[in-house]
Amino acid sequence: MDQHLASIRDEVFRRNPGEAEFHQAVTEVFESLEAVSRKRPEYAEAAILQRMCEPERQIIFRVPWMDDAGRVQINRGFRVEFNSALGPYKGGLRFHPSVYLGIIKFLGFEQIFKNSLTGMPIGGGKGGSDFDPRGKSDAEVMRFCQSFMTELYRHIGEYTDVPAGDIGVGGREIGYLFGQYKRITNRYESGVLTGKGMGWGGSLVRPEATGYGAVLFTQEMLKTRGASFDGQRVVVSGSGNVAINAIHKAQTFGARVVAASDSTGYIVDEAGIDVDLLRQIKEVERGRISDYAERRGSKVSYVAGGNVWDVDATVALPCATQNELDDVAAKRLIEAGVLAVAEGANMPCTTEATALFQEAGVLFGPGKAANAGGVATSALEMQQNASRDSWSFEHTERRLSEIMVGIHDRCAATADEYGMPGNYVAGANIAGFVKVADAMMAQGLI
Ligand SMILES: NC(=O)C1=CN([C@@H]2O[C@H](COP(=O)(O)OP(=O)(O)OC[C@H]3O[C@@H](n4cnc5c(N)ncnc54)[C@H](O)[C@@H]3O)[C@@H](O)[C@H]2O)C=CC1
Ligand SMILES: O=C(O)CCC(=O)C(=O)O
Repeated sequence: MDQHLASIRDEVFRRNPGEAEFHQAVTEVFESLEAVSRKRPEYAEAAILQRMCEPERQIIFRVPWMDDAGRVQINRGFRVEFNSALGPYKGGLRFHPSVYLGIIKFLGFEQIFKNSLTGMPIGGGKGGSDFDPRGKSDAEVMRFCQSFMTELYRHIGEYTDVPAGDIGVGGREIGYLFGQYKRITNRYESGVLTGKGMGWGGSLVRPEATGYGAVLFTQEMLKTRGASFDGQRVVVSGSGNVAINAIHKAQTFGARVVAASDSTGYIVDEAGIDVDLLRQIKEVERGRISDYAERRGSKVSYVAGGNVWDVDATVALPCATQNELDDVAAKRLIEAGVLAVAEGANMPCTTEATALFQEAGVLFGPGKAANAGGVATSALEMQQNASRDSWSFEHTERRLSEIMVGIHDRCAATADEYGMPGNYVAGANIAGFVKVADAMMAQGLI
């Protein structure tokens, strides 16, 4: 990175101390932008990058709620409205004990470029809480969501800010949040949240979209080497929404998905993961991945506390959480002959791991591009809500597929244009950035 970019980055670090994940996300984008700075000096003149790194608005609030034993509990809620140059702020809510401002800011920052890449009219934002839904009853989750929305409602809206799910926030939570929004505002404003249930404004394919999209993106990368998913040995990390749907789609493309994980360990099923059983355990029973091994019997091994990246793969799909795949894991996967890695999760590969994959010539799809199918389908849900319409599964999936092919091609073409062929990281960062930068230039000093 040149001196000008490095000095802006250092200032971002200084202004946002202790936010390691945000620093990492900013650095990864800046590392792609040297060529853009040379080609478009007007961005520096207008301090576009400095403005992009400063959220338009950051909201932090108290979330008091009562547990089933009648004890008062307090959590912290966040919504970071990062950039609205392209449309209303759009991005998920994460409920996980690790959540703090630095995580929400890294996610919100990534979302600006990801949403830009989708080609849909959506800005970037993210939110969440340090609330841990694990082990809580439905009633506790409902009371938490109602309290969270009792503050959040005043900041969001169909034309303002449209939250959705992320880690720890799925259909159940979106239902409770939507119910409380409607109750407080007395408005049936379908477009205020996405990821809604099918009977009340949700879109078919939205639950599957992030995982399906990651596989569709990977398929496009594989095609550039004359390969496909057919016959690949795939390892997926996580076993939540993104992971399960990535497993399903990879299998329909002929891959054998042999491993998946959760925060307690991983399973290896050489016959190929039974995705219906995994879905039942994880989405219906809210159980552990070890339950899968117990039910499948001796053919399946479970490694408690292990690292799923110890399992050989020709295609690796990290779909759990940030910085879960480090340099040691990357070296191991490269030695084992991995052909492609695509980030279903947000920033799951450390900076060092990403560099190793790229140096080794592994096809590498960064999260901003590879997992953009979720938010893109959220934008399709907003379209359906706005037109009081409801599309078929086939139509919506075709739109998703077109969007993912479009993102792949835009990243590849941009990487070529800027002299970095095959570098999807640079292609995604530059293509995402330029569109937002041009909109900001056109909209004056905002
Ligand atoms: N849900 C969506 O539409 C989108 C999600 N993402 C990203 O995908 C990732 C997964 O999100 P979801 O599947 O929605 O969440 P989820 O809550 O459905 O599942 C998260 C999964 O990750 C696992 N996990 C969490 N921490 C872990 C750790 N330290 N080690 C191993 N496994 C761990 C959990 O056990 C769970 O299986 C996140 O990075 C999220 O930001 C990205 C784009 C859209
Ligand atoms: O669908 C959305 O708005 C949220 C998706 C999301 O949080 C993400 O892309 O990381």
